[in-house]
Amino acid sequence: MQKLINQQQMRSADVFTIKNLDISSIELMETASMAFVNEFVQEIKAIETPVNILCGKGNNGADGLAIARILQDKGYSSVAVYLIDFSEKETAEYQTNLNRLKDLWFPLTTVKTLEDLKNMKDGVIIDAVLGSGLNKPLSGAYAELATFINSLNLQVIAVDIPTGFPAEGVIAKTDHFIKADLVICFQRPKINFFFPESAAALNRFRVVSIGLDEEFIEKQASPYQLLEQHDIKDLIQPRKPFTHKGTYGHALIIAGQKETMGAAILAAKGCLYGGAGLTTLSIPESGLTALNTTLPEVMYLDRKELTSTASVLDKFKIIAIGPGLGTDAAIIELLKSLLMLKRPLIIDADALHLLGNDESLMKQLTEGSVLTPHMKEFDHLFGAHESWWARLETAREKAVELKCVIVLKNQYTFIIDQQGKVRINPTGNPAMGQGGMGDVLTGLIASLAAQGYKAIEAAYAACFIHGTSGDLLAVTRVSVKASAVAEHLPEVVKGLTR
Ligand SMILES: NC(=O)C1=CN([C@@H]2O[C@H](COP(=O)(O)OP(=O)(O)OC[C@H]3O[C@@H](n4cnc5c(N)ncnc54)[C@H](O)[C@@H]3O)[C@@H](O)[C@H]2O)[C@@H](O)CC1
Ligand SMILES: Nc1ncnc2c1ncn2[C@@H]1O[C@H](COP(=O)(O)OP(=O)(O)O)[C@@H](O)[C@H]1O
Repeated sequence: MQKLINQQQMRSADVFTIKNLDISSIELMETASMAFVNEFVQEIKAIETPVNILCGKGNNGADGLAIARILQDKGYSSVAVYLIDFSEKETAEYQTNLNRLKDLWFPLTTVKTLEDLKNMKDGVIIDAVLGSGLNKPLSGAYAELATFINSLNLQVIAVDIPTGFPAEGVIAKTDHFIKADLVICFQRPKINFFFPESAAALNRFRVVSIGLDEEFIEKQASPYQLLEQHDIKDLIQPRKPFTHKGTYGHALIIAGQKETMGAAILAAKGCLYGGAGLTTLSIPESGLTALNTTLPEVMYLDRKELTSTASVLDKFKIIAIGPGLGTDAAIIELLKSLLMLKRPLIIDADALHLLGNDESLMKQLTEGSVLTPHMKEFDHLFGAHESWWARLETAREKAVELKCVIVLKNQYTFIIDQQGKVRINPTGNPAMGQGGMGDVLTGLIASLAAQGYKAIEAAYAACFIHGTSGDLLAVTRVSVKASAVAEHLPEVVKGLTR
């Protein structure tokens, strides 16, 4: 896992690295600019492409000046630099890099008004106007510059962060940004890149190492960690000789009603293909033929059995409830009786809806339960939120208060543990935006929990594996269906097993 740190911590990492490696700030900047260019040349391969570099007077602009020099050195034949001269203050690094360019007789245009940009050639724009030093939203000339650049519809590649975009904290709907197609970002992604609001400021980002001290970064106090493939490889245990279905646990999934029997079957499919030793599905009897036809390996448990005697449920290592379940009175009673068992549950979809309707039910959750809301379900549970930043803050508080794992689903799913620590899942893609996808995820979490993984491990590993399955399928498809994601799970898990 990679620790994600805020910009203040990033500046401390800067200072620490400079001292520790006994280098100067300008040398670190040269490394950063070189790292940017190495990535840039992968993106813009034609060296005759006109490259317009917009530089502010802080260190982001100083990077832009170094990048201009390095690009010219690499043979880019049409590099032009625009010095955005909207404020007095400039950094020493900016001055140094500007002098280095002047020594090369580089073509420089000072921009006092937008008029000064009229000779800019069509091509690519490198945005080095303002970086992570942003301390307030863009206004005045900067906001006008952003509107103007966005209106050109040219490809924009931002240095470290799009101008105007806050690295952390609430992204206001009124904020102005220079919209980047690509951000080439230094050392760590900004926390705000993982929120849906970031789509207004960037399409994609890539992270390049600039040689900051990794040990120092990893020691910083931060609740945010980005999951990496090796975390899952370290976690997933290979199957050992002489193990059998009993070794891999028995999961019960309570799901489905007449109109949404498919949700139940998809959840069972996620569980089965996720490798649980045994999967039992409790659905209305009307779904039995469909179940036996589609998933003959999965067993059936009559709904009435669930509330007959508590011991009926003893054999199940984990119980998941919710996909396509419905919310009628009988279901409310069923949920109440399960909560009274005082055992951890995996709670999704309609079962989440019922918890949101009745706070007293939420209070009965047992420690170690897993809640898997998407945004709407989350806001129904915990109240409406104006921003994803605020939503994630609430999720952290609630996970601690309820002693539960919260899986807040989106393109980047946030998995929050009982201490309020956030793991961010980088896998998955928009091709997965189809009904039933969350049902498969719930089944997979249940599957991993049945196999003996802790609630938090089951939750984050399931998100990573589920997204990876979708990613592999999306290589050749514009959309992927939930059942395909489920069917692909054994292959993905095999690939993630050492
Ligand atoms: N460790 C790192 O991340 C490194 C970062 N470097 C670069 O340094 C950048 C940060 O440099 P700085 O701290 O100089 O910050 P900026 O280059 O973002 O500029 C900050 C200046 O802009 C002003 N400002 C802030 N918000 C404004 C607004 N809304 N309107 C008008 N003016 C505003 C500030 O008062 C300050 O004078 C990074 O983004 C990156 O490009 C690299 O050069 C070296 C290593
Ligand atoms: N753009 C996307 N990128 C990554 N994952 C996605 C994307 N769209 C959907 N998903 C994943 O698909 C699942 C959707 O869950 P959910 O909204 O509960 O679906 P449903 O209720 O239809 O089963 C989540 O795990 C989510 O992370």
